[in-house]
Amino acid sequence: MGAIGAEDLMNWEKMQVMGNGGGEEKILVMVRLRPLSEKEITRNEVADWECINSTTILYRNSLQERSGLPTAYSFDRVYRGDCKTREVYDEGIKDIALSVVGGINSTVFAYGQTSSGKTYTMNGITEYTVADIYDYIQRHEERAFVLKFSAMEIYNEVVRDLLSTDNTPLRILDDPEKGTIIEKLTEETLRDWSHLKELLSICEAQRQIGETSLNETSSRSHQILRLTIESSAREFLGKSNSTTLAASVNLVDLAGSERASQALSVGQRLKEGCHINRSLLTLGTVIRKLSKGRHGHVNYRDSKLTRILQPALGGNARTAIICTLSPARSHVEQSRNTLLFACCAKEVSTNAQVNVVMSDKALVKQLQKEVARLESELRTPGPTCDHAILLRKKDMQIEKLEKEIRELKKQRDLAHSRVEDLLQAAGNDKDSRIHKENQPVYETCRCNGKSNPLLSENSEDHYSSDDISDPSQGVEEPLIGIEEDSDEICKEVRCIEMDESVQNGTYESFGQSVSESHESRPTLSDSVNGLIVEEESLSPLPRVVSGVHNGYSYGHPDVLSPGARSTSMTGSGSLKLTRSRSCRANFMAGPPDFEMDEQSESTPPTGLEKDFTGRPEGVLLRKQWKLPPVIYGANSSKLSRNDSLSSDCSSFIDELKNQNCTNGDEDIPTLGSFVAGLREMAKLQVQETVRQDENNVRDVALDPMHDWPLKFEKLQKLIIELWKACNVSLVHRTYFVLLIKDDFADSIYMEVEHRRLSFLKETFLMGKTAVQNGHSLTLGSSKKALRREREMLSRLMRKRYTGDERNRLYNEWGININSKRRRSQLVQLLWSDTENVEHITKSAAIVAKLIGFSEHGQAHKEMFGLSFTPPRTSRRSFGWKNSMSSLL
Ligand SMILES: Nc1ncnc2c1ncn2[C@@H]1O[C@H](COP(=O)(O)OP(=O)(O)OP(=O)(O)O)[C@@H](O)[C@H]1O
Repeated sequence: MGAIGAEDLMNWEKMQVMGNGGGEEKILVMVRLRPLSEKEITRNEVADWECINSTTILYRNSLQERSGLPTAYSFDRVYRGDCKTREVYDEGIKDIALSVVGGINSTVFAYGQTSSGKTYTMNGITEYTVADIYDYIQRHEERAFVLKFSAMEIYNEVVRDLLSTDNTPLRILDDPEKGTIIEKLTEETLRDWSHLKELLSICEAQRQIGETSLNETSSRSHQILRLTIESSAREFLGKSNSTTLAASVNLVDLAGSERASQALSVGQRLKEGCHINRSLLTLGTVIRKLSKGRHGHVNYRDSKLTRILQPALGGNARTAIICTLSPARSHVEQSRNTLLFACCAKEVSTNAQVNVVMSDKALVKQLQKEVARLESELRTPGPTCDHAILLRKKDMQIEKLEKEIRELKKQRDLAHSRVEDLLQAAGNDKDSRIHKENQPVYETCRCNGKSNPLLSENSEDHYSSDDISDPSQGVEEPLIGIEEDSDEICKEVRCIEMDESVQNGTYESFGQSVSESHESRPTLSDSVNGLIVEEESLSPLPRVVSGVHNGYSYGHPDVLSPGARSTSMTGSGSLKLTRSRSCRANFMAGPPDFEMDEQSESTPPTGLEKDFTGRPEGVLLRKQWKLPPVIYGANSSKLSRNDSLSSDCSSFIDELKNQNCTNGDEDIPTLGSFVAGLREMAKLQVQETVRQDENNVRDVALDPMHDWPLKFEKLQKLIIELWKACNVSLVHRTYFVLLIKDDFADSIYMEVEHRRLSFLKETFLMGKTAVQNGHSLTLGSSKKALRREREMLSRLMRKRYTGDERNRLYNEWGININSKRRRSQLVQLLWSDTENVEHITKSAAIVAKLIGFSEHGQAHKEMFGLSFTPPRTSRRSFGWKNSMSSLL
């Protein structure tokens, strides 16, 4: 009888104190070769197997060697026929079996063909295990132990209680808390070692009764002896805060595997036989499956044995398998099958945990202790704490704080721009009065649909008697769009005054004009026309540019790229502008009194363009987002009116209003909201650009206009792809395409759209949520919104196109005109091919038609304050606009 060494005890105690132990480990696989039996010797059997070292067993019979079959097999340990069971136990089994005293489940089972030595081995293992457990108990008087014993036999999928005379089969149940349990299984509390012996003899007697009744089929039943140990510290015994360790060790003597091997080799046929040992067959399958990794379903439930042993097979237990072999040549096939099983088993891992049973109070106490420990670790990170964990926590805190900082900066920037607007409004009014007295000025007045860019010597002339507020009285609101609340119907818009030097034909780069005329530095902000930021009131902006565009919150941590900086700056840099003025217009109230006259098309309204030499030809021959010359049921009368800026202005304004109003019935995103978002973003970018300029980081020698055509083409491609990737509204895409041209002056919008989308895509990729009008937006929700929008557009097909027009469209888009869902098929195709610019432009044309958006690129832009530069003297036709005019 073995005794537990002091070292072992320390290890087990450590496991208890630390509350760990076990963990993931491979099943321990040992092979035990028995000597030739008397019978075999009499039959002149030859021993063909030999253990050549402590881990390898070799098949010696070279005559019978068949190619393809291995001759050497290696395992954790192999034992020759003359070794003692004690050795087998001490060298591996003991460690696993005695894990049970540390609260870790364990299982030891013997596998092999009949008469290979399973029972011989397991008898010894059981004896040594129980003896060591008793020894351990005696050495640990400070702990109270409860030792229980049960025994069962499985034959032909019937589970019998070996401690009971009742032959009624036991049922296996799934308990939500305890897992798989065996109903009504007798569990005897052991008093002492002699009591166990007594119980074992009862088991043996029951087994023999069964054997008789089973008619020599004993080797075909599995016996499972189970010892369960519960232990708790004696001083806490019975108290509410006591903690108990509870675990079982299963000692399993399996049925002879020869039947199973037949089943494995013959397969389905054997299942039809009357002596199928389903448990052993399933055990083989489960082990094979587990040996290939824990992927997919493992069929534990296919047999009683695997159900009972499930924790031991890849679950919460430490497991050892002793495979027993007969060395006789006549059993070579069986032996090879056993070794095959052993090979699979050694690939299987289990994950044993300490099983702690705690009272609620003890649990709460332990959790409180854990919280306190973590808190103190955080406060005073000492050498004992886990630095990696601590670092992770700190990183998370930093990340959270950075996020908060970003959010606050965003809010601060918005507040700044608001204040700047207000300050500028006050300043402008004052300036304009002074300026007016001294000299006539040329102005481009943007009156948001109320007024046209015009040349005037007296800005007061722009205010009609219907104006709600007087500019001289101060505060102006930034122009947002047409569809504002009634309170905000009266909008103020910016006027840009041109410096005389520009009028006189001085064409300076922005950088030069800034450096030479510091007093007129607000010109850049003025030049963005409606995105005005008073230079004087600009505070240093954070390097993180963030804002809200169309409800999407965005931010980009980088400083603007040199390209972006120079682009936006030079976009206005072709003009030297002086202080802006503000004017007010009540474009909703009163009759529209401005004229979209031909002058605006053909003559410079500011006096600037007459001297503006224009861009190099190479730049003017820009890459275009060409729209194909297709007409989808266009209303020609409406077309001609809209296409000409010299046509009836009041109709134009009405129509524009209507676009935004009537859109509502189909839930179409309004042009106003689109423009507001775009402006807001561009404004922030311009602010950043101004700041960069103040820091003299701009390279004035570079003219970004030169490479703009190339850059436009690149950005256009990226934006189209990002629209698709971010499920951006088709209406938004259409507005963008129709309003934002390849004009260099629009470069800033291209830049900000690209940045916004890149940020959005990145947010989605990280599985994070963007914010839209205070509502969260995820990849999933954006997909849904896009689907809803397509449905809405599909409904509008009937409204906006006649039957003939629709049929023409179906034909063109390759859709069967008899198809039931042809409208939605068409809408699904829109914007689907990001590679094909013609497809994109056609898509935009159709969406524009569906939402009733008439194309007035420049006009819209100017009315909404999107233009960066004054209108050109000569309206060259290029880009989207020209083509679009033929579509609607
Ligand atoms: N290592 C060994 N050394 C000496 N004798 C052994 C050894 N292993 C087994 N034997 C003897 O071989 C015989 C068969 O052993 P055992 O009954 O343990 O086989 P088994 O695999 O349990 O068979 P079954 O599946 O039919 O129950 C027994 O007489 C046993 O004493």
